[in-house]
Amino acid sequence: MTKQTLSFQAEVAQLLHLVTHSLYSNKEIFLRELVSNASDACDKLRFEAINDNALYESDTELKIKVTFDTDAKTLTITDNGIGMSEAEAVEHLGTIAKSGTKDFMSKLSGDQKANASQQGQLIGQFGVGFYSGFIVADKISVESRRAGLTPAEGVRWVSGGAGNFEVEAMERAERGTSVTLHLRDDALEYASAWKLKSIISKYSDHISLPILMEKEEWKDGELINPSDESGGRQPGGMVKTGEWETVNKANAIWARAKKDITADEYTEFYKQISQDQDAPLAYTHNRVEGSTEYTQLLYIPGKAPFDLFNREKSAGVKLYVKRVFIMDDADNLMPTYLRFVKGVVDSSDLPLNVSRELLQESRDVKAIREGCTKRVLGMLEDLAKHDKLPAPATEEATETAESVTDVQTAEEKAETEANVGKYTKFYKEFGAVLKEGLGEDFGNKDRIAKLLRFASTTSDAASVSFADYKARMKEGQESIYYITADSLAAAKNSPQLEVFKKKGIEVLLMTDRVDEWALNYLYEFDDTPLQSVAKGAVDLGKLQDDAEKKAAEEAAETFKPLLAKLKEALKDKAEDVRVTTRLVDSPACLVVQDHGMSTQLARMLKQAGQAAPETKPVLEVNAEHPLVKKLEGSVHFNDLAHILFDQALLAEGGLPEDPAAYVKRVNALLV
Ligand SMILES: Nc1ncnc2c1ncn2[C@@H]1O[C@H](COP(=O)(O)OP(=O)(O)OP(=O)(O)O)[C@@H](O)[C@H]1O
Repeated sequence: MTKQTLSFQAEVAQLLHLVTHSLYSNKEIFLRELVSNASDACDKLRFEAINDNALYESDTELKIKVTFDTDAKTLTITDNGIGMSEAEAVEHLGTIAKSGTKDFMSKLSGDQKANASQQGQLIGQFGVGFYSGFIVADKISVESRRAGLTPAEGVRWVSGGAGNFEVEAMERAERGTSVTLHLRDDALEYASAWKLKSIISKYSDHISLPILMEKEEWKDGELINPSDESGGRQPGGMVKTGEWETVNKANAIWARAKKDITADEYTEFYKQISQDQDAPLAYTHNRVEGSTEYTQLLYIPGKAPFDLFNREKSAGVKLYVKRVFIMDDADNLMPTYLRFVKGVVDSSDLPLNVSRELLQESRDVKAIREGCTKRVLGMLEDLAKHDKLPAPATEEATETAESVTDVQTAEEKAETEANVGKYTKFYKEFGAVLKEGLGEDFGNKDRIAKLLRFASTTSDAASVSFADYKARMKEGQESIYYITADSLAAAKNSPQLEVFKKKGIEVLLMTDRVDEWALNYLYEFDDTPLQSVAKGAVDLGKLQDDAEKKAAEEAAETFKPLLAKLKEALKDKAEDVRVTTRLVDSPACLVVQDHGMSTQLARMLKQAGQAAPETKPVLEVNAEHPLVKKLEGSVHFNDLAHILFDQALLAEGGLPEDPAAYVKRVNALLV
């Protein structure tokens, strides 16, 4: 086969441009990426060999070798893993196939042109894998042969990292891949055993395969005058001995005892599997014994990935069976609403040849998922509990005999302090996704509900829990009131809140897109019903005094003829028209029937091109408002009625069905 020169896919070229233009302040991560690819390649071989042992040829000891040549200015990472055929080399090293990666690329170059540091962060989240080699190399050559192919079917791939790469067939006796980096002049420091060892132990200790380097030992320089021992020598140096040594711990971190693992090691492992540059917010590491046995090491990241809201995206949990890597992003090990969790599950019970289909049906997997879900929720409860420092004991309390506070050691105190604010941070990043759990995980609905936080009429920050709300409920208040809206401003200024404000009743303000849907699954919290202030007739129950109730009934009675006329005029727009007690300053508002879909959700669905049921809202009018009073006997009754309706729609963020007609009507009244 002759040599072919091919162009990189446009996205790769773009990515390479970013990589080579100094996005990385942390150059050394290239080694982590290449070692990780080598380790993945060995995992893949081990996995494929479960069904075809011949793939091992006669070489069953999987390993990674790191070598360098100071004279040639090269660094080579070699593995005896699955290797690549020529077609695979062209495809895997010349294009970006993963859809997540494409999203990422469009984000980098999309409308919101990220600045350099944001780009750095994005790249950090995503990891540039193989291409990170170009951070330190101005040329990379890859030689590979796929397991199972003949030595004549090897491939050589070479690129200078600009627009093109070359591929040609080559003879390669050994299976697997060698990646040779031709180091840039400013990266020659990586051709040093000491430097490489220190990077490997920092990033790759947990790689369960041995990483081998050639041993070096000190050798004195030659005698300047061979007949005179005391006559001085040439300078000495380290020389390679030809023996190999393992330079990483080669021990899966999750299989080690917790007490032997430092916080730094946990963090490093997280960075490795998540491609996040920052430390995780929290982690949990447990060995679960019982009818299903497994080890879990699960992390909650500190920042949401750019594609958090892609529900199709699999969770970031890797599945191992007895330390053998089975698959990345295994579905079914985590519910979708916890898709942000990263980590590893290592099962002792699943068969090694488990397939994605089998995972769906396995009872062990179901037990693992339930166990992992409980652990993560437990971790979140713990973060929530320690989000704020415990309030100092009040004077009153200190006087009573019961006011005993735990005595904390300095370490415990430091830990408590370190946890402050973590839940708030978590919630800001992942709260909206957690809410999906209300609809998805019926068994844990109550635990999830306790973890939710909202803004309210007393707090703009999403910091109010249902429990906080309940503790502040007014005497006689029977429901937890909430409103859903497109934005905090729209929620806060909604006319539907007027009577609640007047009476000093707190209302939760829900502005996440998912709220309306999620709350369909939560009718009550701790036996107190949840009530949307924009649904059904407002019933303040005991919060309304007798005089108010009487006035409302009387108004409804006197207004009957007017309501009938309004109903007739608006029969195409409104399901019903009634007098309300929920308004104070506004003339009218729209509500939906008790179990109807809110107008806001219907609007959202339509915008997203989805079918929304065509339900008409109920128009509620404020009998005390001058505009409503003016209706009676007005010659413009019909126009006023439509204006009243359209304004109510505008007030909640909607648009009149026929905006031009609305403008025309208003103008007619203005002149
Ligand atoms: N040492 C190797 N042996 C076999 N195949 C490899 C090796 N290195 C890279 N590849 C192939 O090239 C592909 C691209 O590698 P790259 O590191 O860019 O992405 P990735 O490893 O798939 O994803 P990421 O690094 O983002 O997790 C890999 O998916 C793999 O198929």
